[in-house]
Amino acid sequence: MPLQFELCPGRMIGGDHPCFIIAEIGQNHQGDIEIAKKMIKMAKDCGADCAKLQKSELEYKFSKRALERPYNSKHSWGKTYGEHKRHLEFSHDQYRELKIYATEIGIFLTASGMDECKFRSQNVSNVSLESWMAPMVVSTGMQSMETIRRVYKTVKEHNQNFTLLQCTSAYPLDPKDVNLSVIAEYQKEFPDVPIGYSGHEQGICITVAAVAMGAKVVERHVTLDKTWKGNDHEASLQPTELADLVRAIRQVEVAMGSPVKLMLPCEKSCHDKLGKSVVAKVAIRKGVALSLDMFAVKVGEPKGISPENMQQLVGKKLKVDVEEDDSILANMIE
Ligand SMILES: CC(=O)N[C@H](C=O)[C@@H](O)[C@H](O)[C@H](O)COP(=O)(O)O
Ligand SMILES: C=C(OP(=O)(O)O)C(=O)O
Repeated sequence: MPLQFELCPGRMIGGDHPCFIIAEIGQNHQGDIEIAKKMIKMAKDCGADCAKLQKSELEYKFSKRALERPYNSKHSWGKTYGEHKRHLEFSHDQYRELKIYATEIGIFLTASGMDECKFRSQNVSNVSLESWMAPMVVSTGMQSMETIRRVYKTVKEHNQNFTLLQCTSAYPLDPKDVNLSVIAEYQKEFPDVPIGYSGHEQGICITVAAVAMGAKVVERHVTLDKTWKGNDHEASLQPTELADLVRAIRQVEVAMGSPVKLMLPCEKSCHDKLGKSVVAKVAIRKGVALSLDMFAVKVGEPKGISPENMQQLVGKKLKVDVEEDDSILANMIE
């Protein structure tokens, strides 16, 4: 029942392993392999774990009529959706070239689709595709909880090694539709599966928050220029943002720390300077039985008895006279 597994060779995800950060190039390469290479390099330079593309065999993914429908968007690369998608689709040879390039520079490269290890939101409900699955990432945009329960159950029967990503498929995504709370629901419902987040919002803070909630994989679209033509650029991170995201995630991971609450060694100097202790509220003569109304809690010099132990002083007597505001020290008690 792994809550962790090896997603890519030598890279475990889940458990206490660092969040796996996917820089989704998607189709932001504009159909240009040189731009795709620049983006893979950018993902590497910014510290992402993996660069990602989208691979479709268009005739399998779309019906003829869907490919023929007009695509009159400002983001269109052709008159029909088919022309548009063909412009953005790399050939198998180009994929090989990109894979070699990514290996040379030392970053994992993957692609979502029918034939790779990320199952995009669109395909999630088509559970008949699951039987061959290698370790994989399942994104859950455009789906209901009922569908995700079914997907979880079906995939689990064949494959223990998958992660579910909360995702809302809108570009750019309005924060009110992000629903990070679904991450917590997935963690409750699917406790034996690492949960992650695939975000289409602008900026980095929501994705960082997802990591604080325990996301073990995050995916964000990246771009070299947010103003370029294409549906996803506006919802993508430019290089400085991706680098900031990676840095922020790594910092948050360190900061999640330990659930054990205690005063840490690093707090000692602050405690020495500002920690409060018991002082005399009034002058107290030696031999007088102590009562709570004789005490105040202040930053005293020297530091005296801890306020937590004040109650135990009641009824005891001092061996010495103290003046108002003097610290009450353990060695003064009879
Ligand atoms: C659901 C899904 O596949 N979403 C992908 C991943 O997030 C997107 O990158 C789409 O491919 C993109 O938004 C489509 O844009 P157009 O329709 O202009 O090619
Ligand atoms: C559509 C994709 O991702 P998501 O469903 O996570 O947005 C994809 O990876 O191709």
